Amino acid sequence: MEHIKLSFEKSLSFVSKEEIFKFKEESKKHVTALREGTGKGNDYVGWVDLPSKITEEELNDIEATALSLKEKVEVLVVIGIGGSYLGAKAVNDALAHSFDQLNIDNENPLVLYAGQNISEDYLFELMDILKDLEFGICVISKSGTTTEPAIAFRLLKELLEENVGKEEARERIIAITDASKGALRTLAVQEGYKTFVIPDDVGGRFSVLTPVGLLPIAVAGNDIKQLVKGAKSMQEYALSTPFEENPALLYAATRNALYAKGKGIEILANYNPKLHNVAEWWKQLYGESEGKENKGIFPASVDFTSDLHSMGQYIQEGQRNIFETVISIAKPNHTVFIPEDKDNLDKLNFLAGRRIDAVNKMAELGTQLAHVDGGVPNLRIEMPQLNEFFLGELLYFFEIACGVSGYILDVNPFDQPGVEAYKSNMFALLEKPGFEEETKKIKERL
Ligand SMILES: O=P(O)(O)OC[C@H]1O[C@H](O)[C@H](O)[C@@H](O)[C@@H]1O
Repeated sequence: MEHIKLSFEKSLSFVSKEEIFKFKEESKKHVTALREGTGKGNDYVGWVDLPSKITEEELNDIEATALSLKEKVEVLVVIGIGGSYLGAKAVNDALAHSFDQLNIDNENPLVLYAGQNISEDYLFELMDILKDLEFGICVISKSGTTTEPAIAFRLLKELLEENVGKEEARERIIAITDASKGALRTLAVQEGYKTFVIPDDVGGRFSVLTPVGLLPIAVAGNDIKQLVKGAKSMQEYALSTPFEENPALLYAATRNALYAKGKGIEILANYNPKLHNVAEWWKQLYGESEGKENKGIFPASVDFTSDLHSMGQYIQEGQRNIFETVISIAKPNHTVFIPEDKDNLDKLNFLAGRRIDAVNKMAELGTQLAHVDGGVPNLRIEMPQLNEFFLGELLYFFEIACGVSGYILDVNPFDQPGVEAYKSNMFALLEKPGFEEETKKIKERL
């Protein structure tokens, strides 16, 4: 069975193999704690065996709902923020045609996103285009109380009801939320929406393989069974392979060994812009899981070669507190050859007849060597191909490595207490009822 692969050799001039392998026993212990639910944040480790727990019936139900939406709508707006949209966007963008916004493949609804910001212009322009389209809404919130999606849902629900009437709107709205708690659950019951449950023991940023990710991914026309199959394959592999060959454990160990050497920033780099939002998903996963108690690696990301012409300078010669993890796709899904040019003014005829990917791969290798020479340790994750199966592997790989890495750091990787600070300030400033004391205090600071 082919899997995604990790190589850390280009970090070995910065950390020794012994420094990485010293995490061997500890990581095995952490995997056991994750599997048995005996570590920090153990109420939220339901994602560990999720791929093998999802049943065929659950997947069929999601696919059937996706199909019925597809028959009715040209656009599905996914309303959610953080873990309630990043996974779906990561997978959908990785698998979509690069110019999907032109709706080239109109067999499937175009999936758009809202509730991930509070921009008035964004919402205005979204409603402006939706008013003339057949659209549906998939509203996602684990807590059911998050402000950004709640505001977007108010607006789009009203627009949809105006467009097609309350009865039809009911058929086009799907709610994905907690089994019993939260305002969204209450509303869904009241209005009679079709709902899916986010399991109690799966936190938002680990929820891509629940209906949170799977429904929007299926609506976009992607094969969720293959995605889950890939995740399951990595679940089996990562939970049973010895440390020495285990990509997830070696990734967790290497990044912690580098962190101990003062490398406090990890840049996730790709050479295919389709992976841009995989990096956004990864940033939430690692940033919220590890950035606490004044600890944690700061997750950053770049799209190469584009960003070699902007951030490349810093990575090559800026502060030496960074390391880089490159995601490389072995085999592109399409073939394009570089043409011969009779004038050869750009002097590129030496490349004529070669594939674009051959150039991209040499850009990757050349960059990696240059960055290592410049003092930036490199890790490399190789995906055999960009498809549902290997994306499923990649998602699970990052999740399990994140759990282990968070435990190595000795934090609770499954909470996010720091996220509340901005929310309570915002409510105090907006004079939300119940926040009178906070409002008074914050106004004194202005
Ligand atoms: O799904 P929700 O409860 O609406 O939460 C959406 C997101 O916002 C929160 O503030 C957290 O920081 C995220 O971890 C979460 O994914």
